[in-house]
Amino acid sequence: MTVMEDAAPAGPVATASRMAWAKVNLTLHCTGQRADGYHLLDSLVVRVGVGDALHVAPAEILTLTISGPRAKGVPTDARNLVLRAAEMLDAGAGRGAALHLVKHLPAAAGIGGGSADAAVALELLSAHWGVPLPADTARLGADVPVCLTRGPQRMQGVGEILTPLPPLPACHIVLVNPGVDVPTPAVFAALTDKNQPPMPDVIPKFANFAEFVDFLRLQRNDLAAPAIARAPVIASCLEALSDAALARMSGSGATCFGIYATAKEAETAAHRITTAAPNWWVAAAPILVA
Ligand SMILES: C[C@@](CO)(OP(=O)(O)O)[C@H](O)COP(=O)(O)OP(=O)(O)OC[C@H]1O[C@@H](n2ccc(N)nc2=O)[C@H](O)[C@@H]1O
Ligand SMILES: Nc1ncnc2c1ncn2[C@@H]1O[C@H](COP(=O)(O)OP(=O)(O)O)[C@@H](O)[C@H]1O
Repeated sequence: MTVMEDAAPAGPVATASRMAWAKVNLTLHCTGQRADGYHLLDSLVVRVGVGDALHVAPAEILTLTISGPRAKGVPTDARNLVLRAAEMLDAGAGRGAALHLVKHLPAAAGIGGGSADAAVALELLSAHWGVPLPADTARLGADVPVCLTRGPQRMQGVGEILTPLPPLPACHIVLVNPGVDVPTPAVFAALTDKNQPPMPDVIPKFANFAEFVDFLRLQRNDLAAPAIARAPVIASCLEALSDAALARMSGSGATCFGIYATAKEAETAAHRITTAAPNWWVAAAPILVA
């Protein structure tokens, strides 16, 4: 299922709308830890064609409403990353806007839903209010800088060092989330070896799907083992994706992904998994390869 642009809600007419595409860590190597506890990462990050939608309309005061199939449990108050992004951009000036978020992505799932929402809030409100984007968007969350980009990126540091990668071969992904909560800080804390090898210095340009998958097979997600220890159902998600060219966990979990060469293979796998596990969240989408 590729989520198409959602219609704006009843109420003020939206003047701008944007999709907040999910992010997927195709690799996630933990290469060290800073004195403040944050972990140094080396990750190949892509965006995929399934996401939330954010609408903005003119208003005197700043408000946020939320709807959509995954709205339940997402905070509507100042904890919401959309409002935190708006407040960061507004910097106390008291500007208004009516924001409406349509949630399709599961929260706290390792696919950066909140971070992607924050990034599109920054982009939409920067245009709406005519103010520049702030420099230090990582203050909103380590994944926010990468969510301000679109094509494949190598993400290093704690998330703030981004190197755009050449276009990837066309490929499709199936995301599977079993509905368990695996908080990011707890998964990092349970990682015993925090000094693991990075990806190769140079990430090659891949001539075709097979070359790309061969490269990914040699990489890792270092958070998978601690996440599976906390939530063994993650291993069942990976098992469900065993017909993929490659199946791994994204971020700190619990969402797992499988990579497929064609949209048809991905749709077929997504249908099979949904039938077998109707309570899991499952989505098939293209990887945004450029
Ligand atoms: C692990 C990653 C990989 O892309 O993805 P998710 O699993 O969250 O999707 C990210 O680094 C998460 O980014 P994000 O969720 O924005 O992180 P933040 O809000 O800044 O931090 C949440 C918590 O994660 C831990 N954290 C996060 C980033 C990092 N480089 N080192 C860390 O140790 C810290 O315990 C921090 O308190
Ligand atoms: N707009 C939002 N959408 C989802 N979660 C949000 C949002 N704003 C704040 N949160 C909170 O942020 C946390 C991380 O959410 P999210 O970015 O979706 O996950 P992850 O960091 O695993 O990729 C959740 O615990 C959630 O309560």
